[in-house]
Amino acid sequence: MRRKDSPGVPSPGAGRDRPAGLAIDEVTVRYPRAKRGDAPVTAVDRVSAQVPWGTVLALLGPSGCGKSTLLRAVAGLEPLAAGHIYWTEPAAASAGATGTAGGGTVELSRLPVHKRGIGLMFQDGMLFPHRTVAGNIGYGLARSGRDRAGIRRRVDELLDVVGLPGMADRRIGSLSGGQQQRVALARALAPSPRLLLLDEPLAALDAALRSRLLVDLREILQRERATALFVTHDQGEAFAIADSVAVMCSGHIVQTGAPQAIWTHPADEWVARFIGYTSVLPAGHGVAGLPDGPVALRPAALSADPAGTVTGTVLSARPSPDAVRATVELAGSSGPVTAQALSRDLPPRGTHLTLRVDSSGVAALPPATGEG
Ligand SMILES: Nc1ncnc2c1ncn2[C@@H]1O[C@H](COP(=O)(O)OP(=O)(O)OP(=O)(O)O)[C@@H](O)[C@H]1O
Repeated sequence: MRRKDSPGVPSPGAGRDRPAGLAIDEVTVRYPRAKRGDAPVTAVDRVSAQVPWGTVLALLGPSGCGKSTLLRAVAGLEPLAAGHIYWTEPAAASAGATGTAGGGTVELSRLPVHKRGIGLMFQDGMLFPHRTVAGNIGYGLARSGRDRAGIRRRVDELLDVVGLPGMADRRIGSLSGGQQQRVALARALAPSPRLLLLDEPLAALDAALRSRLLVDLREILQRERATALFVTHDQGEAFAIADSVAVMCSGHIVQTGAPQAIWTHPADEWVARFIGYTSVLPAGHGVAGLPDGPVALRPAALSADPAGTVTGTVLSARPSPDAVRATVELAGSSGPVTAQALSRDLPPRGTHLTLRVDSSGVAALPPATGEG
């Protein structure tokens, strides 16, 4: 059974002093039944989370877990069945310093979409194809009270920020996918929103471009001191971009923490496997060199090495981009594990391997894991 609460995430009560930033408080979102006889879908179930001012929280989870629904609810695009969403301004005096002290609080969930002060960026950019780059970025500024020259100055400033200087007059159709996403980011940042909501903004790009843009995006968000909610199903993206990560499963947040803390201490076997651990051994596994209780292992936790202390028998082997990966039955352990061979040759089934333990690929799991 998955837990229904959000460990480590305090639930702010109404009227309390809150730290500056976003507070999602016990939010539930339901979709009506698609046809008679169907049950309504509870896409987000009593979720609480906080995004401190000036930080990025990644909502990480598999397809259908409810992360886009939660983001849309914060934007005001889905009504709440229960719960509240608050925004607390940093206190003016300390805003330039740390941004952690709370100023005035507004209940975002009582405001219409256009009054929430939110910038949105989606996977496909949703740019206006018939407008220029400047026309797209300046679109949301028309109501800001700036004159034409002021709008153009802000557009040029943002083009510098997103690494597209001098491209104001280009047509959208003449830009690459990565450039279009930079324009979409500039458009979302243009009105200086209090909160940025990014829904898989890099998902449509190829892997090489995605990793380049990811680094740029992280730098831009830090430089702009943006407070942002970043939705992704990709653990590499979440860990690279976010100050903290909330792992979602079936409408619930099942673990929240700094990327490193989630990486080294996944809350349970499901989280461990979702973030890239490939094997789990239960308590009593008896493998020398590993902690006694249940453990999660990355392939790099066990590498073929004649000087190693663990032995096993190869069941199958496959090449991977980093190394040959072998499924190995370890002597005395219950269940096969994925290990990595350091040579490029595929070891045949039945090969006896000696393996070395690399503790940086090992995470101890809570005691109940793997029992029953
Ligand atoms: N408009 C809708 N009507 C009914 N059910 C919906 C609607 N939108 C989403 N759902 C359901 O709500 C659940 C959560 O969907 P959501 O899109 O939030 O998930 P997600 O984690 O963002 O997935 P993905 O990564 O695939 O976008 C799913 O079961 C989905 O089928």
